[in-house]
Amino acid sequence: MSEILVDGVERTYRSGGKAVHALGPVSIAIEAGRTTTIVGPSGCGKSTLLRILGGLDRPSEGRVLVRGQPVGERMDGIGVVFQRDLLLDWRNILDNVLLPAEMKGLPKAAAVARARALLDELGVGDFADRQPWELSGGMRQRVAIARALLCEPWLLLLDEPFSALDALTRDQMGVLLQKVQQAKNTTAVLITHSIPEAVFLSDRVLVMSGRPGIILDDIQVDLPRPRTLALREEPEFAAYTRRIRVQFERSGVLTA
Ligand SMILES: Nc1ncnc2c1ncn2[C@@H]1O[C@H](COP(=O)(O)OP(=O)(O)OP(=O)(O)O)[C@@H](O)[C@H]1O
Repeated sequence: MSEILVDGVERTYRSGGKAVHALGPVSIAIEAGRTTTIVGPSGCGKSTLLRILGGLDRPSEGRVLVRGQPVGERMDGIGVVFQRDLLLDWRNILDNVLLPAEMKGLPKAAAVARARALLDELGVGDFADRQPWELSGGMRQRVAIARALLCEPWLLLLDEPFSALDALTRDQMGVLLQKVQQAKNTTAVLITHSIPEAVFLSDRVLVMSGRPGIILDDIQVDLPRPRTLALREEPEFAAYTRRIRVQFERSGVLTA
């Protein structure tokens, strides 16, 4: 059984008497324990699709089954990381990470121990007692990832989590994300605009068309793990990035 089954999903927004066909139809089966990445031009419906997968929005047509059940509005076991870290300025770093455990009413001592371990693993353990504004953008995003991982989600939804970061931090975050995702075999669905980032992090890349986004190409990335940054200079890595670029050129998203 697929972890997530997307069957004929479409989304049309209606605002001010106008209909905007944002997405689809899209049909995909997402497998457990793998990282599936969606790349596509701005406005093609990537975030819409991710929100529908997480039960945060409903399709206008089609259906989504999560572990065999229709997707619900309040699903358990999902961690979400957005482009903006959404840390709460009035809580220190540790308390920001603890938020999901508090909302679920989980025992505090165990949650604190896990939060501290995650912050250590992500290299920001020394900042647990600081306030968010005392951290750099990359450090804040690590905290947001720790918060998303606190309750050991089986599914991680990542909507352009690194796009606000500088190139070096972004590379480093990719390596970190791979490490934490592989350690727990978490299923991850990632959105990115970066073709190399998509190939580096993914087991599978879905290439989307312009709006309304449909899937133009479905690429299995058979590169060995764990992946190191040096892999990006190898010919087999370039073959994957080329395939995605060519898809975008063919569909007019990129011009050669
Ligand atoms: N709540 C909404 N109401 C009306 N239109 C919306 C709404 N949310 C998104 N849209 C429209 O749907 C389309 C797809 O939006 P979406 O945010 O899913 O795209 P995206 O691929 O994630 O874009 P980007 O890469 O720029 O973040 C866009 O044209 C957007 O304007």
